[in-house]
Amino acid sequence: MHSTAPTRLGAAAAIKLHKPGSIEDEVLKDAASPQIEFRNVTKMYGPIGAVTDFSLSVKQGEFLTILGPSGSGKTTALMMLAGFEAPTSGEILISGKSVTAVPSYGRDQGIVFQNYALFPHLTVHRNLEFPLEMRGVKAAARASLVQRMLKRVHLEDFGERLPSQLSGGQQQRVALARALIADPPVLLLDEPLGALDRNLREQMQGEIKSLHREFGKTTICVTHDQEEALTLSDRIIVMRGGRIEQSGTPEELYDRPESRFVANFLGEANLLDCLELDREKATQNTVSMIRPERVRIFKSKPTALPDQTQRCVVNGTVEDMIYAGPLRKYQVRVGDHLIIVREHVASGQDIFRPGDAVCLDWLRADVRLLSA
Ligand SMILES: Nc1ncnc2c1ncn2[C@@H]1O[C@H](COP(=O)(O)OP(=O)(O)OP(=O)(O)O)[C@@H](O)[C@H]1O
Repeated sequence: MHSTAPTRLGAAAAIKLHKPGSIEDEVLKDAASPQIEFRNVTKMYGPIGAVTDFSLSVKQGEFLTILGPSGSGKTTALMMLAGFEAPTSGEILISGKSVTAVPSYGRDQGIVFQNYALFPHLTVHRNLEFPLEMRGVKAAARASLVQRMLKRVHLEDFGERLPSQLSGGQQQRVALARALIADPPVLLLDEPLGALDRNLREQMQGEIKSLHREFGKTTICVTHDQEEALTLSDRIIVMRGGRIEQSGTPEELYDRPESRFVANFLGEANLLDCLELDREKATQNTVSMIRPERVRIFKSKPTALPDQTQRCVVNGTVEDMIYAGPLRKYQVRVGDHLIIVREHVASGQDIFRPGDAVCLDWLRADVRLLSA
């Protein structure tokens, strides 16, 4: 989801003819260097390493999500970037300059928290004016910017309400508007949709995506919600025990997880003790994984498939079947394994019930070998 919106560097980046060593060269060099950098950052709370030797570069305009289970260090990493926590060691740079010793208010970032953090005693209009006032924007300009921003988040008729007179989704739209209104180069989102119900979360994901496309802000989002991470991000880092377990695009992490931990954390995974099922691939330190949607289910062994030799075929017994809207999900017992199969519901398909004998098959190429 790289932004195509004009950025601060957009005009300069478009210049084609320029002298080497000119100002344009410097600007182009800046555009290529990371906007945010963590260099070997560690945060200790007493003996606890909340974040350990954390290094990360984020490009201008990138939407990066930090994903991980509770206690993995996501919030600590974000709080250090926001300037609310100081690293025990290492360095944090924004636009090439160290901000490790710069307090939060000096970092020019828009921040959105899960619990909105709007000023409860100020109207929506005043909430949006606040960051502009802090930056010395004149009253007339403030009023027009607030109006424009309220319109952008579809709340133009809500300016005089207090936050408590808005729904959760509306409050979060105000929080996003407030974070963006002063045009900070960096946007930090801490579980921004965590307090919303499922439908509203999906709607707001769309809203965040479109704001990111439009404003092109370098965005760091913290979440433990894998769906949110997959939907919103250009890149995801998965954290485990204060360290980065794997980093990549949503597709890379989903299709090519490197460890059991990442495979389990992003989507559903069948982890097979492949010594039985795929002998030639597995070793003692690996486990093989196949995603449920890559497994097919049949009444009996399919015959004469053109790619038969590239397939792994096993017999099993259905233990459970769940309808999940457009999907049907089976749990199939194969020896010691319970294999999950997910298929899109289509007309004319066989439907299997608990106790039915079935045959499963998958392409060997779809099996991933993971570190155990
Ligand atoms: N102020 C603190 N004092 C002591 N330990 C802390 C403090 N803040 C965080 N920790 C510890 O640091 C580790 C990482 O916490 P952190 O809040 O960054 O994790 P998280 O991944 O954001 O978790 P969650 O999703 O639950 O918010 C945890 O073990 C936590 O208990």
